[in-house]
Amino acid sequence: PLVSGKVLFEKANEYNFAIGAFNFNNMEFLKAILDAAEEEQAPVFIQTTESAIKYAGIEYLAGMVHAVKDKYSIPFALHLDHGKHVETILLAIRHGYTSVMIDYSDKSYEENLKVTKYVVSICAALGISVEAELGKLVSVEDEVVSREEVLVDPEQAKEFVDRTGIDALAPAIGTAHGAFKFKGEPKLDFERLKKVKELTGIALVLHGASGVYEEYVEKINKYGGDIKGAKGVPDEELKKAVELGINKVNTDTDLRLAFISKLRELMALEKKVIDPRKFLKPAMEEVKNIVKKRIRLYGSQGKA
Ligand SMILES: O=C(COP(=O)(O)O)N(O)CCCCOP(=O)(O)O
Ligand SMILES: [Ca+2]
Ligand code: NA
Ligand SMILES: [Zn+2]
Repeated sequence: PLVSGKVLFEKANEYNFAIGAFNFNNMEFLKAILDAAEEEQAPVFIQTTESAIKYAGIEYLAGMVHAVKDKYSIPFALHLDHGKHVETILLAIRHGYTSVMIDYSDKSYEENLKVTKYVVSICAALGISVEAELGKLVSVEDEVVSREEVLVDPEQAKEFVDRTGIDALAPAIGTAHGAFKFKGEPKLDFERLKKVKELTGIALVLHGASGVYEEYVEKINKYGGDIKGAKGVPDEELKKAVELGINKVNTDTDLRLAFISKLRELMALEKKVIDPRKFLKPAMEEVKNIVKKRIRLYGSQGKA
C-alpha cells in the first residue's frame, strides 16, 4: 500500500539499511519498479522530478500510482524528487504524494533553512516526510571547485537538521547525477558521511548513486549509442555508504541505461517490428531486473 515516507525513513534508519528510490516518468518504469519491489518484498520510494511532471503531467503520474496502490502488498511512498519550487510541493501534496524533497541547496544557507522550515511546517501537520539537501551535486574532481565549497559541512548539517525538523537529509559527499560521475577513480567522502550521521542521527539520502554498469554502457555503444567514458559508483562503495548511514538511494540512470540498451538492441535487430509493445515489454523487463539487483545491493529485500 501507499504509505508516508516517514515510516520508511524511520525503519531504514533504525535497522541500518537503505531503501531504493526509483524515478519514473511513464507507465512502463512505474510498473517495472513496483513489480520488482513486490517480488523482492522490499519497501520502495517511487519518485518524480519536476521535469517528469512537465513531461507527463502530474495527473497521469499520480493517477497511475493511486489506481494501482492496493494491488501491491509492499509499503511504498510517492516522493517528489528535487522539488525546487514551493508551488510544486503544494501541487504534489494536492495529488496525494506522501513524501517531498525541497531542494534549495543551490541557494544561500539561510534561504535553504527558511524555506525548508516552511515546508516542514506544512508537511509535518499532514504526516508527509520532508527531505532536504546540503552541498552541491558536482563531481569534486573539477579543479574549479574545492571540496569545502561544494560538499556538505557536518557541523552545519547538525544545525540545519535541528532547526528544520526534516525527516531526511541528502548530504553532498562527491557524487553527481547522470552517467558521467567521475573522470578518474570514484571518490566518495566517507569520513564526511560518517560525521554527518554521528552529528545528526537522521535518515540520510544518497543522490547520484547509480552504478552505471559496463554491460549496459557497452550494449548501448554497440547498437548505435555513444556514451564512452560513462562511470558510476562501484557496488563496494555503495555498500560502504549504506553501512555508514545512507537510508535512501536515488536511482535513475541505472534504469535508463537498462531500458535504452534493450531498446537500441531491438531497434537494431528487429527490422520488421512496428508494434511498440514488442520493444517496450522487454525493455521494461530489463528495468525490473536492474531494480531487483539494486534492491538487493541496498539490503532492503525482504524488509517490507
Ligand atoms: O539522484 C538522482 C539519480 O542519480 P543517478 O543519476 O545516479 O541515478 N536523482 O535525484 C534522480 C533524478 C535525476 C534527474 O532527473 P530529471 O532528468 O528528471 O531531472
Ligand atoms: Ca540540489
Ligand atoms: Na529526493
Ligand atoms: Zn538527485
